[in-house]
Amino acid sequence: MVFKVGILGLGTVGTGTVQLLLDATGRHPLLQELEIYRVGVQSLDKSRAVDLPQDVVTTDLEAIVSDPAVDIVVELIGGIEPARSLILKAISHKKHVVTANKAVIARYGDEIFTAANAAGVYVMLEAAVGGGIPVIQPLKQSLSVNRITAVTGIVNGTTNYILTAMHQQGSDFADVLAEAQKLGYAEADPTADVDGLDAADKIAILASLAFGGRIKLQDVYCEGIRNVSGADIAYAQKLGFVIKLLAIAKRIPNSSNLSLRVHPTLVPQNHPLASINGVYNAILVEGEPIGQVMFFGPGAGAGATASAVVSDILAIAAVLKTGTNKPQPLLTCSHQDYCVASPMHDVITRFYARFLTQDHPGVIGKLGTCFGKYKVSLESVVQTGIRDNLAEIVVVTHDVREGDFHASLEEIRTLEAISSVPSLLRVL
Ligand SMILES: NC(=O)C1=CN([C@@H]2O[C@H](COP(=O)(O)OP(=O)(O)OC[C@H]3O[C@@H](n4cnc5c(N)ncnc54)[C@H](OP(=O)(O)O)[C@@H]3O)[C@@H](O)[C@H]2O)C=CC1
Ligand SMILES: N[C@@H](CC=O)C(=O)O
Ligand code: NA
Repeated sequence: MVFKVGILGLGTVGTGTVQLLLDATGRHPLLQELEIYRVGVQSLDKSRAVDLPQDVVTTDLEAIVSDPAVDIVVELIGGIEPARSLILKAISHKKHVVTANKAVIARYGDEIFTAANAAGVYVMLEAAVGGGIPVIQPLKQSLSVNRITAVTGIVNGTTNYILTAMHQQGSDFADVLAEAQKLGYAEADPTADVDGLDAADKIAILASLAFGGRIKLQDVYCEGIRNVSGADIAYAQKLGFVIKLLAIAKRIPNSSNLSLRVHPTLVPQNHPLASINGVYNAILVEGEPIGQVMFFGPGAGAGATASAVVSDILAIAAVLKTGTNKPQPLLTCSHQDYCVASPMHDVITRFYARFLTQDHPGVIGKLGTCFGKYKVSLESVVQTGIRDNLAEIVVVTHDVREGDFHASLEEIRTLEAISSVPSLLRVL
């Protein structure tokens, strides 16, 4: 049996996917039954790392998604449009779809999965989160009997590379970003990575699978790493933490609401996520009865991401081979309802805050009184240095309601002795 695959995009991931499909020996035998039928690109003049027959490569992507011969459409062009329209058109022509596009799924998953369910086709997206790391299928299948309580991930390789270099080399954000761009990790426009938007897309997808409901992307609080300074990295290290951009989806205890957020976080040095360095990703899943499981590996790159794309193609081919028309419940999306997200002011978390103050006696006492008034209990207070003739005081709180912490800060900012609050970060 031969299954015809139409691939949209021949960039980093498209090229890796074609290479894998053309090199089937020693891999799963079902790979021999996949044919690269068409590959859609933007420019026919670009030189390509893969050799494909001339009649296979085309700029007519609309023709691929509506061609009756195509069984599976693989969307690897990225961005919102024309990716979204091409996916929907493929579905309307009863094609199964594989995509690596977290941006489209996080924004239009609702529309896409509703259309796919109505058409009786599968939309698979293992590559969209954690690149080559198997995490989508494990959440859908191997962990599906668990009651998931939390998913906490380092899901953006670029920001993890930047933060790791800041820790290891003591460099500043802007210098490491320039280096990451030179090495090809960060995009020319690094906004989606650096401002946490890519991680927000990914945690929205993971939360939907883990908690069995649709997620509105605007419910995910999102804060990037632009304001993480060398001073904070140094203080974090002194206090026994590393700073990571975490994507968190957590069920609020005794409630059906979720806490959904992406922000730089002080992670205790002995936490399993603290040792995930460089461009690697890791996703820690907590549930009952499993306890903790962590998925670790390459979150991006041609080969790693292609591994996820091709395994999705294979999973669809395996079902098609059985000849059944009945949707396989472990491959489809069955969520109808939306999850409810708690507002950030109700989140319970620890905080790290750095203050620049007049170097007067009694300042720490005043800070303590103000915190106490708003039920903010302090775990540690450190005054180590003088910066710009001002005393630098760093505090780490115990768990506190975020709204209460901000109320205390508002009052602290009005104190005469307080010059500024240059940093405010959450602590895991
Ligand atoms: N790169 C990575 O490591 C990872 C990427 N992803 C996701 O995979 C997807 C692809 O990413 P990546 O391979 O890096 O992207 P690239 O930019 O390297 O490749 C995009 C490809 O799509 C083609 N393309 C773009 N727009 C159009 C259009 N309008 N019409 C026709 N063809 C078009 C381009 O054609 P041409 O070559 O002619 O310019 C190119 O071949 C994205 O959704 C990304 O988020 C997910 C995980 C990791
Ligand atoms: N830009 C992303 C690539 C994969 O999704 C990242 O840096 O992780
Ligand atoms: Na993955």
